[in-house]
Amino acid sequence: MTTFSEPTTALTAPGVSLEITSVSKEYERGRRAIDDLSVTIEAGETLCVLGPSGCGKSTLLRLVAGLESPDAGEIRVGDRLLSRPGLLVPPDRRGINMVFQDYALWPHMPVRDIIGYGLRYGAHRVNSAERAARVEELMRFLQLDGLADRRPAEISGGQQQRVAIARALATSPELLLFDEPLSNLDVQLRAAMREELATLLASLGTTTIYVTHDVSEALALADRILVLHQGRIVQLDSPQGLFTRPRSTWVASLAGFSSTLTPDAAYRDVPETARAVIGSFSLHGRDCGGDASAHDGTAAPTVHVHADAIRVVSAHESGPNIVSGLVQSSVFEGSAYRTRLSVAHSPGEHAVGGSLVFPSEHRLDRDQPVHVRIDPAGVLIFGAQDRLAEPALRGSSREREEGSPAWSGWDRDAVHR
Ligand SMILES: Nc1ncnc2c1ncn2[C@@H]1O[C@H](COP(=O)(O)OP(=O)(O)OP(=O)(O)O)[C@@H](O)[C@H]1O
Repeated sequence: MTTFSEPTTALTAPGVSLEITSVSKEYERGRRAIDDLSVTIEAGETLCVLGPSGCGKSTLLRLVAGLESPDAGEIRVGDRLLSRPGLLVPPDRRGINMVFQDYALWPHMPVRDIIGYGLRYGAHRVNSAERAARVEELMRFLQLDGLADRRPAEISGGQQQRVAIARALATSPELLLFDEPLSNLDVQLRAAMREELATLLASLGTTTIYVTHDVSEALALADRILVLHQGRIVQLDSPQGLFTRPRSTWVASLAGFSSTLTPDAAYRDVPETARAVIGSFSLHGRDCGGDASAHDGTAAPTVHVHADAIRVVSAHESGPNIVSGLVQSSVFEGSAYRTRLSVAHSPGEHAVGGSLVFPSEHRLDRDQPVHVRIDPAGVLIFGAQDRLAEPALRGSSREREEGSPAWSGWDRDAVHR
């Protein structure tokens, strides 16, 4: 991995705060790409904007960059007003630079000229000696030494990405914008560049907005994550908060809690925990609130489970958070078999409650009954009722006799990797 040297103060301008207030943008009448969005990004903060294709991520960046003007609302950097309907400070006067998805490197230009381009013209123009010194400093900082005379086609994907970043840094922007800069890289390089970028952004201290649809990228890079859905904020939280307090089943899925079970009922337990009942099984997990209907239109209780919290156990194991089901598929994925289990009401019965997807060490045969233990820290329960509503309170259950499982401190960091 590339290790970046400490940047000199000349490399970066001190970060500034960015204030977006009630901004809306519609391209087609009646369809808002950004809908009444407000957020303040603190000086030096990295905000990742996460969401599926078409949710408005690029539009938000383009509004901040000054490539689009808002239909309503205001955008301020520090104490400067940059955008409002009828006022648009041009992109090159904003102190903002952007790194694009395809890097947009000019193919005919050597790396040195690409990096120094912004220092040749306009507000940031400097003489050729200063420009050369600046380019050299940036190339050293971004580990591009020796590549000054190469053209983009003669350097690797990761190096191209660093050239794009060097060009964005050349004019000492107060605010850096990244639009899915890793999406064109292969999986391995992508993981390596993610680490590089995390180190780089931490060392620069520039205020940054980073757009991605990849949750692991957002988790690795963000101070806070803004989850966008149809142009609106559905959650604005720390990476940890996205895991422990997802505000909707939709965010839970986005955060990697991708297996869904539909329990017969769910009850709130001791503070912050809940218990879902699926046939004769009982699952403890985090109480994510009663309002599962906020974004997905259903108020029925729903359980979301993270793949890393599921372990195959022997049929003799018993206790809470053990569920059994029948294997639907088990497909080799390189390091493990991606296995799908339909959850049965009780061993031997067919699926009623949904399915669990998890990595298993061995290939499991289709229709084979399998028992799994699910760590409660990897279980999110939406739509739980008050415990007083629980009919079993009037009787007894195996679960009650055995008590709640201890929260094992399941390694949520595992999902960052
Ligand atoms: N120039 C345009 N004219 C008309 N509609 C547009 C234009 N640009 C974007 N849109 C629409 O606005 C919405 C938001 O688009 P945007 O590109 O911001 O989404 P995104 O989240 O960046 O998507 P992706 O991840 O696929 O790049 C989409 O419905 C898109 O079709």
